[in-house]
Amino acid sequence: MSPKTLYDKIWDAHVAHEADDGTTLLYIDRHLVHEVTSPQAFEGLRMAGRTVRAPDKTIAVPDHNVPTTEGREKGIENEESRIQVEALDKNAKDFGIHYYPVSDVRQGIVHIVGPEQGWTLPGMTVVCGDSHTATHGAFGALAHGIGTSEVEHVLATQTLIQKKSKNMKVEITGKLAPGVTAKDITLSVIGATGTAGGTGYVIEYCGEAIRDLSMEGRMTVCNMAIEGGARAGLIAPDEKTFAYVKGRPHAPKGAQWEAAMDWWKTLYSDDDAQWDKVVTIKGEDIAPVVTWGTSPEDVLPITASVPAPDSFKGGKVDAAKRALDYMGLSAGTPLNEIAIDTVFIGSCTNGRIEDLRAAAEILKGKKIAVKRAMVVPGSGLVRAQAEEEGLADIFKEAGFEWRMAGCSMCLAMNPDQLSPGERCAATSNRNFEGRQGRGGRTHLMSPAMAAAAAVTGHLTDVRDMM
Ligand SMILES: CC(C)[C@H](C(=O)O)[C@@H](O)C(=O)O
Ligand code: SF4
Repeated sequence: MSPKTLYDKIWDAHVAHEADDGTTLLYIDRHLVHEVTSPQAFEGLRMAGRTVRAPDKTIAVPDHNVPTTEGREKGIENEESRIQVEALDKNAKDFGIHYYPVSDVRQGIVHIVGPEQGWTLPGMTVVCGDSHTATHGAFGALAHGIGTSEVEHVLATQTLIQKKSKNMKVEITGKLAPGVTAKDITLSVIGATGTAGGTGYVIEYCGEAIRDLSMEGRMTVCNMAIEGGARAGLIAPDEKTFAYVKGRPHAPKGAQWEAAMDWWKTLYSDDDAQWDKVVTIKGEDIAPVVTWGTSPEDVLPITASVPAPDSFKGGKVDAAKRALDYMGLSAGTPLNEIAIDTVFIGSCTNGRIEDLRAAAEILKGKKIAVKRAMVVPGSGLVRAQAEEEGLADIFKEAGFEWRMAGCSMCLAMNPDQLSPGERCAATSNRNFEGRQGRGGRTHLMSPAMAAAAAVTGHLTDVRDMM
């Protein structure tokens, strides 16, 4: 048998039909659903008089539009948001799918809830009408975003029409230096390859530095595969993966667990597998990084300065000029002198318990020096655990707002928004113009770096605080 990559193996195991031109009907194991990209899909089913083909494999949760303040189960003020969330409430009930409403402690960002509840398992195909579905690739699942018409197709048939991507390997060798995290890896990869570097590929992340990451760190890395242009990100499952999955509410049990493990243990790329593209980065060369511009590829070590647009080539010269203008920055300013107004810790990139621990570690016994700071746990269960561990108290004593779970200020579809010109240190994954509110300015970084900025009031090298 010819050698295969992990992606090849999962793909081959899910092909329901392949046409001569390579167009393939893939079987889908899990369909995650949120309120933004599903209303028309359910409406389509209704109009066609169809049902959801596999309701037991379909999981819905409202996350983008939900307020993160207490008392939110009483209803949403903003009409557009309210309509979307109420539509999901109704659709989940009418079509009999698994549902975690706002009042359920298990509610949270869909990409945090899936793994937490054991819906996401190695070797699966996982889709969601959301680009950051790539997150689930951390389990060795083929996971990617789909559009609303595809959401309807998967609801109706539990299959998806796809063409196979190419195989790309991103290897992070050796050890990470102290203060360097999964977020710094994933941002540095995009810094090196650009936002189009992964276009047409599924990326498998491998190497010692990836193996050394916790499951949470691996989710952070895969989360941003899409920001690097890739269709999906993958990490081969190992003992850490199996330990994380075991005992979760929807993970297999008993004989089913044993059978699953027999398949899961085959989920790695064969030694002589063929790669269409390979990128290798030394773990020890990665520094704590921040973004300076309006694209996730605009990333530099915190020890650097704002770059001069002329230092780029081609179209990037004008893009950098525009970015600096929007960000209100001048070339040559040391990054660690940039003053911050607001700190946002949360999102499907960095809203898990380990992220909150890392931030709290820096904040312990300190006060914030920014105008406002908020922590938005990725799920109600992350929130509860953080309270139990005393992290919530550390945040509150430091001056952070302690919020309920949701996407929140990651994309500002709810009331958590930046005002024009407001500058934010954020642990999320996108720094596009207006992403966190019209005119808002976003600097992406790790939770520890965001906490450091909260304490000093400017972008800060977390290594100076360790
Ligand atoms: C709203 C949704 C479709 C969108 C996505 O696909 O990623 C959002 O989650 C985001 O992060 O921009
Ligand atoms: S947290 Fe942000 S990136 Fe993740 S799904 Fe929500 S809006 Fe998208």
